[in-house]
Amino acid sequence: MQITVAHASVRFGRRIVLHDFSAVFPTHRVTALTGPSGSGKSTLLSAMSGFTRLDSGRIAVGPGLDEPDPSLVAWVPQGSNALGARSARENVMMGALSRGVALSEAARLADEQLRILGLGERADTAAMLLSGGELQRVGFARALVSRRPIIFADEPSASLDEQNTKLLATVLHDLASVTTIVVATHDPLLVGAAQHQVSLRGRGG
Ligand SMILES: Nc1ncnc2c1ncn2[C@@H]1O[C@H](COP(=O)(O)OP(=O)(O)OP(=O)(O)O)[C@@H](O)[C@H]1O
Repeated sequence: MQITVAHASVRFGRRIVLHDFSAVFPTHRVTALTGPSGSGKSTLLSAMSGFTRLDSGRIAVGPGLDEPDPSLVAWVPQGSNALGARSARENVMMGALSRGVALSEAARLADEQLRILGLGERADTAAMLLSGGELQRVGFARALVSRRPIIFADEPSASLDEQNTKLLATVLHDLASVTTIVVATHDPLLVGAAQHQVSLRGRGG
């Protein structure tokens, strides 16, 4: 689902975070959303998911050029919000269960997605025993089985070392054609893995 941002402005009190900012986030691509700290990356993701209101401009989603809708978006958490005592499979299943899939089908989808992301052997392992990189992939797997048309990941490499960031870059590259993915990141490895880049300049977009 393509997201088109046209002349978007957001201010918090007197602080202008986005000013007359326009960009396209193409469908079925990984887009790296880059820009200095405080340039408004998280604010833009929030606006594109319908949580933050624009002061002016417009965001249009999908072929119908609809308003942003939070139900279209799966968020990959920064670090992890996995339930530690639950297995990787159970954590991923939650993404499928959230759209009303039956328990057995959710387990099948979770196993399939874990396998695709190289975690087939870890499906039964409690999340608290997984590494940072594995947990990050669990987060992506859960977002993917939710089958929402848009995935947003805000600084997904923040808590990862270089080796796990490389893994994540590989995962992102392989996910490219599945859905529309936007990754807010400073990380050159993740920027390199994306097929498209949108940059915020800072001090007002
Ligand atoms: N709800 C809010 N109320 C007031 N100010 C806000 C709010 N949300 C964000 N800001 C401010 O807007 C600016 C942009 O923040 P944002 O988190 O979007 O930037 P970012 O590019 O994601 O930064 P980082 O890379 O450091 O995460 C910051 O100065 C921040 O303090």
